[in-house]
Amino acid sequence: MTREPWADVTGVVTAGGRSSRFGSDKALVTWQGRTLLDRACTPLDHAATRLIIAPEGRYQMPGWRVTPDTRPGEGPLAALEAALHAAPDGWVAFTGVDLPCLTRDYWDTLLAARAPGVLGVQALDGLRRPQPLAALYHTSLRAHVTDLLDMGERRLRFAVLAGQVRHVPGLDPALLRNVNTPADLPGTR
Ligand SMILES: Nc1nc2c(ncn2[C@@H]2O[C@H](COP(=O)(O)OP(=O)(O)OP(=O)(O)O)[C@@H](O)[C@H]2O)c(=O)[nH]1
Repeated sequence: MTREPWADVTGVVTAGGRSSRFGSDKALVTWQGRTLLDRACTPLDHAATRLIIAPEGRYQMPGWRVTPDTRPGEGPLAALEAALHAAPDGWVAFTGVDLPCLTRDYWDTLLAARAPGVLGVQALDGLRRPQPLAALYHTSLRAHVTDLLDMGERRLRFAVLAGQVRHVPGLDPALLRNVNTPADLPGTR
Protein backbone atom coordinates (compact mmCIF):
# COMPACT_ATOMS: atom_id res chain seq x y z
CA MET A 1 0.00 0.00 0.00
CA THR A 2 1.39 3.44 -0.90
CA ARG A 3 0.88 5.98 1.84
CA GLU A 4 1.11 9.74 1.58
CA PRO A 5 4.13 11.50 3.12
CA TRP A 6 3.44 13.69 6.13
CA ALA A 7 3.62 17.19 4.66
CA ASP A 8 3.51 19.26 7.87
CA VAL A 9 5.52 16.94 10.11
CA THR A 10 9.16 17.07 11.20
CA GLY A 11 10.53 13.72 12.35
CA VAL A 12 12.99 14.13 15.22
CA VAL A 13 15.21 11.52 16.85
CA THR A 14 17.12 12.78 19.84
CA ALA A 15 20.42 10.99 20.30
CA GLY A 16 22.61 13.26 22.35
CA GLY A 17 22.57 11.46 25.67
CA ARG A 18 25.45 9.88 27.60
CA SER A 19 24.24 6.23 27.58
CA SER A 20 25.82 5.88 31.02
CA ARG A 21 23.49 3.05 32.06
CA PHE A 22 24.02 1.22 28.77
CA GLY A 23 27.81 1.55 28.93
CA SER A 24 28.36 2.35 25.24
CA ASP A 25 26.64 4.57 22.68
CA LYS A 26 23.09 3.15 22.47
CA ALA A 27 22.44 4.75 19.09
CA LEU A 28 25.10 2.61 17.41
CA VAL A 29 24.20 -0.70 19.06
CA THR A 30 22.91 -3.26 16.57
CA TRP A 31 19.77 -5.15 17.56
CA GLN A 32 18.14 -7.70 15.25
CA GLY A 33 20.35 -6.52 12.36
CA ARG A 34 19.84 -2.75 12.63
CA THR A 35 21.25 0.00 14.81
CA LEU A 36 18.92 1.62 17.34
CA LEU A 37 19.42 4.91 15.48
CA ASP A 38 18.19 3.33 12.25
CA ARG A 39 15.27 1.69 14.05
CA ALA A 40 14.17 5.04 15.52
CA CYS A 41 14.59 6.97 12.27
CA THR A 42 13.01 4.59 9.75
CA PRO A 43 9.37 4.86 10.97
CA LEU A 44 9.70 8.63 10.55
CA ASP A 45 11.22 8.51 7.07
CA HIS A 46 8.01 9.91 5.53
CA ALA A 47 8.22 13.15 7.49
CA ALA A 48 8.83 16.18 5.29
CA THR A 49 11.80 17.30 7.45
CA ARG A 50 14.01 14.87 9.39
CA LEU A 51 16.35 15.89 12.22
CA ILE A 52 18.66 14.05 14.58
CA ILE A 53 19.44 16.13 17.68
CA ALA A 54 23.03 15.29 18.56
CA PRO A 55 26.52 16.81 18.43
CA GLU A 56 27.50 17.66 14.86
CA GLY A 57 29.42 14.88 13.16
CA ARG A 58 28.47 12.18 15.67
CA TYR A 59 26.03 10.37 13.38
CA GLN A 60 25.19 10.08 9.69
CA MET A 61 21.83 8.90 8.40
CA PRO A 62 20.84 9.40 4.74
CA GLY A 63 18.00 11.92 4.43
CA TRP A 64 18.47 13.16 7.99
CA ARG A 65 20.16 16.37 9.15
CA VAL A 66 22.11 16.38 12.39
CA THR A 67 21.20 19.45 14.46
CA PRO A 68 23.15 20.27 17.65
CA ASP A 69 21.58 20.90 21.02
CA THR A 70 21.04 24.53 21.98
CA ARG A 71 21.68 23.47 25.62
CA PRO A 72 24.07 20.51 25.30
CA GLY A 73 23.82 17.83 27.95
CA GLU A 74 20.61 19.23 29.44
CA GLY A 75 18.46 16.22 28.53
CA PRO A 76 15.44 15.42 26.34
CA LEU A 77 13.38 18.54 27.18
CA ALA A 78 16.29 20.70 25.99
CA ALA A 79 16.59 18.49 22.91
CA LEU A 80 12.89 19.12 22.23
CA GLU A 81 13.55 22.85 22.46
CA ALA A 82 16.31 22.53 19.83
CA ALA A 83 13.95 20.51 17.64
CA LEU A 84 11.03 22.94 17.94
CA HIS A 85 13.30 25.82 16.92
CA ALA A 86 14.91 23.94 14.02
CA ALA A 87 11.59 22.63 12.65
CA PRO A 88 9.33 24.60 10.30
CA ASP A 89 5.97 25.58 11.80
CA GLY A 90 3.80 22.49 12.26
CA TRP A 91 4.10 19.22 14.13
CA VAL A 92 7.20 17.54 15.51
CA ALA A 93 7.15 13.75 15.87
CA PHE A 94 9.70 13.43 18.66
CA THR A 95 11.45 10.28 19.84
CA GLY A 96 14.75 8.95 21.11
CA VAL A 97 17.17 6.25 20.04
CA ASP A 98 16.16 4.20 23.04
CA LEU A 99 12.69 3.40 21.64
CA PRO A 100 13.63 0.93 18.88
CA CYS A 101 10.24 -0.77 18.37
CA LEU A 102 8.10 2.10 17.11
CA THR A 103 6.47 1.67 13.70
CA ARG A 104 5.02 3.86 10.99
CA ASP A 105 1.55 2.71 12.11
CA TYR A 106 2.33 3.95 15.64
CA TRP A 107 3.07 7.42 14.28
CA ASP A 108 0.04 7.33 11.96
CA THR A 109 -2.17 6.59 14.98
CA LEU A 110 -0.78 9.57 16.90
CA LEU A 111 -1.04 11.84 13.86
CA ALA A 112 -4.70 10.86 13.44
CA ALA A 113 -5.37 12.03 17.02
CA ARG A 114 -4.42 15.66 16.32
CA ALA A 115 -7.30 18.05 16.89
CA PRO A 116 -7.96 21.79 17.15
CA GLY A 117 -6.61 23.20 20.40
CA VAL A 118 -4.36 20.18 20.93
CA LEU A 119 -0.59 20.94 21.07
CA GLY A 120 0.65 17.52 22.13
CA VAL A 121 -0.32 13.89 21.46
CA GLN A 122 1.05 11.09 23.65
CA ALA A 123 0.41 7.33 23.75
CA LEU A 124 -0.54 5.65 27.03
CA ASP A 125 1.68 2.72 27.97
CA GLY A 126 0.60 -0.60 29.49
CA LEU A 127 0.10 1.10 32.86
CA ARG A 128 -1.81 3.96 31.22
CA ARG A 129 1.07 6.40 31.75
CA PRO A 130 1.69 8.94 28.97
CA GLN A 131 4.90 8.34 27.01
CA PRO A 132 6.41 11.79 26.29
CA LEU A 133 9.45 10.43 24.42
CA ALA A 134 7.46 9.02 21.51
CA ALA A 135 5.00 11.85 21.06
CA LEU A 136 3.82 14.72 18.90
CA TYR A 137 4.46 18.35 19.85
CA HIS A 138 3.32 21.43 17.97
CA THR A 139 5.93 24.10 17.23
CA SER A 140 3.74 26.70 18.93
CA LEU A 141 5.09 25.18 22.18
CA ARG A 142 8.48 26.82 21.50
CA ALA A 143 8.10 29.68 23.98
CA HIS A 144 6.53 27.47 26.66
CA VAL A 145 9.38 24.94 26.47
CA THR A 146 12.02 27.68 26.54
CA ASP A 147 10.34 29.24 29.60
CA LEU A 148 10.31 25.88 31.39
CA LEU A 149 14.02 25.33 30.73
CA ASP A 150 14.88 28.88 31.77
CA MET A 151 13.06 28.22 35.07
CA GLY A 152 15.14 25.08 35.63
CA GLU A 153 12.57 22.45 34.61
CA ARG A 154 14.11 19.39 32.87
CA ARG A 155 11.21 16.92 32.84
CA LEU A 156 9.95 16.22 29.32
CA ARG A 157 6.47 15.36 30.57
CA PHE A 158 5.82 19.03 31.29
CA ALA A 159 6.49 20.10 27.69
CA VAL A 160 2.76 20.50 27.06
CA LEU A 161 0.06 21.71 29.47
CA ALA A 162 -2.48 19.18 30.71
CA GLY A 163 -5.37 20.90 28.93
CA GLN A 164 -3.57 20.88 25.59
CA VAL A 165 -2.45 17.25 25.41
CA ARG A 166 -4.38 14.34 23.95
CA HIS A 167 -3.68 10.81 25.21
CA VAL A 168 -4.04 7.81 22.92
CA PRO A 169 -4.91 4.51 24.65
CA GLY A 170 -4.89 1.02 23.21
CA LEU A 171 -1.51 0.91 21.45
CA ASP A 172 0.53 -2.29 21.86
CA PRO A 173 2.80 -1.66 24.91
CA ALA A 174 5.56 -3.67 23.17
CA LEU A 175 5.96 -0.76 20.74
CA LEU A 176 7.15 1.35 23.66
CA ARG A 177 10.06 -0.89 24.72
CA ASN A 178 12.57 1.46 26.34
CA VAL A 179 16.28 0.61 26.23
CA ASN A 180 18.38 1.85 29.13
CA THR A 181 20.72 -1.08 29.81
CA PRO A 182 22.00 -4.05 27.72
CA ALA A 183 19.50 -6.26 29.59
CA ASP A 184 16.71 -4.35 27.82
CA LEU A 185 17.96 -5.80 24.49
CA PRO A 186 17.94 -9.58 24.74
CA GLY A 187 20.29 -11.19 22.22
CA THR A 188 22.65 -8.22 21.94
CA ARG A 189 26.38 -8.82 22.43
N1 LIG B 1 20.05 15.72 22.06
C1 LIG B 1 20.06 15.23 23.31
N2 LIG B 1 19.50 14.04 23.54
C2 LIG B 1 19.52 13.57 24.81
C3 LIG B 1 20.12 14.27 25.88
N3 LIG B 1 20.00 13.52 27.00
C4 LIG B 1 19.36 12.41 26.64
N4 LIG B 1 19.06 12.43 25.32
C5 LIG B 1 18.34 11.43 24.53
O1 LIG B 1 17.08 11.26 25.16
C6 LIG B 1 16.71 9.89 25.16
C7 LIG B 1 16.50 9.46 26.60
O2 LIG B 1 17.75 9.57 27.24
P1 LIG B 1 18.02 8.97 28.67
O3 LIG B 1 17.94 7.48 28.65
O4 LIG B 1 17.16 9.66 29.66
O5 LIG B 1 19.53 9.44 28.91
P2 LIG B 1 20.86 8.90 28.28
O6 LIG B 1 21.84 9.98 28.52
O7 LIG B 1 20.68 8.44 26.86
O8 LIG B 1 21.22 7.62 29.11
P3 LIG B 1 21.75 7.56 30.64
O9 LIG B 1 23.09 8.21 30.68
O10 LIG B 1 21.81 6.09 30.93
O11 LIG B 1 20.71 8.28 31.48
C8 LIG B 1 17.82 9.16 24.42
O12 LIG B 1 17.43 9.04 23.08
C9 LIG B 1 19.02 10.07 24.54
O13 LIG B 1 19.91 9.97 23.44
C10 LIG B 1 20.71 15.54 25.59
O14 LIG B 1 21.23 16.25 26.45
N5 LIG B 1 20.64 15.98 24.29
